Amino acid sequence: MNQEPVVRIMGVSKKIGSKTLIDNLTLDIPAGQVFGFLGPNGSGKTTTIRMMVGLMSITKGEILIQGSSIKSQFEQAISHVGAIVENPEMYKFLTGYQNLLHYARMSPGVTEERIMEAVKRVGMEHRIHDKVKTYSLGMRQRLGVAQAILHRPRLLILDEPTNGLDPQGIRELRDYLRELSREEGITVFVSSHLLSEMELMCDTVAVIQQGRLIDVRVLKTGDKEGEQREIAFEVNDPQRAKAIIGEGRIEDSRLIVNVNREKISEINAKLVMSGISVYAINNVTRSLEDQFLEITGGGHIG
Ligand SMILES: Nc1ncnc2c1ncn2[C@@H]1O[C@H](COP(=O)(O)OP(=O)(O)OP(=O)(O)O)[C@@H](O)[C@H]1O
Repeated sequence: MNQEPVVRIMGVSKKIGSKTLIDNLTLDIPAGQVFGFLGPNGSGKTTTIRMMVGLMSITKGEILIQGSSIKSQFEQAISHVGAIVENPEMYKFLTGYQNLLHYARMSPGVTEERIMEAVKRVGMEHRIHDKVKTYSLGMRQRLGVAQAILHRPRLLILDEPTNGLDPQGIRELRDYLRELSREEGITVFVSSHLLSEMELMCDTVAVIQQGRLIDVRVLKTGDKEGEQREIAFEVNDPQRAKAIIGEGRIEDSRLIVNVNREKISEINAKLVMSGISVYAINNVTRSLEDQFLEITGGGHIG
């Protein structure tokens, strides 16, 4: 799929007084993904999102949504967006359904069928006719998401959606967001300071720190078994080990090879059978967590 990115953030900066909150941020968000925006508290995630939805002006640069400028073609650009940036306003003494009906009246073209479809997407069919005051935080959030997708946006933006949810709630959120992205082709943009959640939930993660983009990483999902990674074999004779295996490079008297899981045990067996002593086998490819900790100086990530 070689589609245009749903969002293009191009050289965006935000200054308030002498303070630079966002510094020359450039980021494309591809269509159909669950895209994570990861950064420690105060790194500028909410500021970026507020600019994306027109709640805050852009000091410099441009943001395009489905090709329309949020600055000069606001109506057009925002028509593609569903967002929960602050807690969505809900009428607690009305049912979930009545709340959705109320919002539907404000968005032209949203039918009762569409309301029920949105309700199904977030798995709320069984509770939608109960009053909102009886809902858990997770259910209120589902209702918020149902409301945000009523008008079939191309992009759903959620600011820190895992906040306040218990592990079960987080798992459910992840499942219905992934389904939403798959079934409705919505691109989901979620911010979080929780790396572990991002790793489980997202196809791609962009890391921001102190208003600057520091990394964009495509996370491998699914076939972990076949995934290639760099493995270091600590052995007594790395030169000979390399000759036996017929590949790899030597670094700090270790043999480094790029292999999948299966191959690791094969190599180990081959070395041992050839009389090489294997002292240790380690991962060289660092996890996103290691990299994130290094980048953020081991700071708080959750
Ligand atoms: N209106 C404002 N005026 C001045 N500084 C601001 C303003 N809004 C935010 N900031 C500062 O900008 C920085 C980025 O804030 P932002 O809320 O975007 O971070 P965040 O990554 O969303 O963090 P959190 O996870 O804590 O919400 C912070 O240092 C914050 O104090």
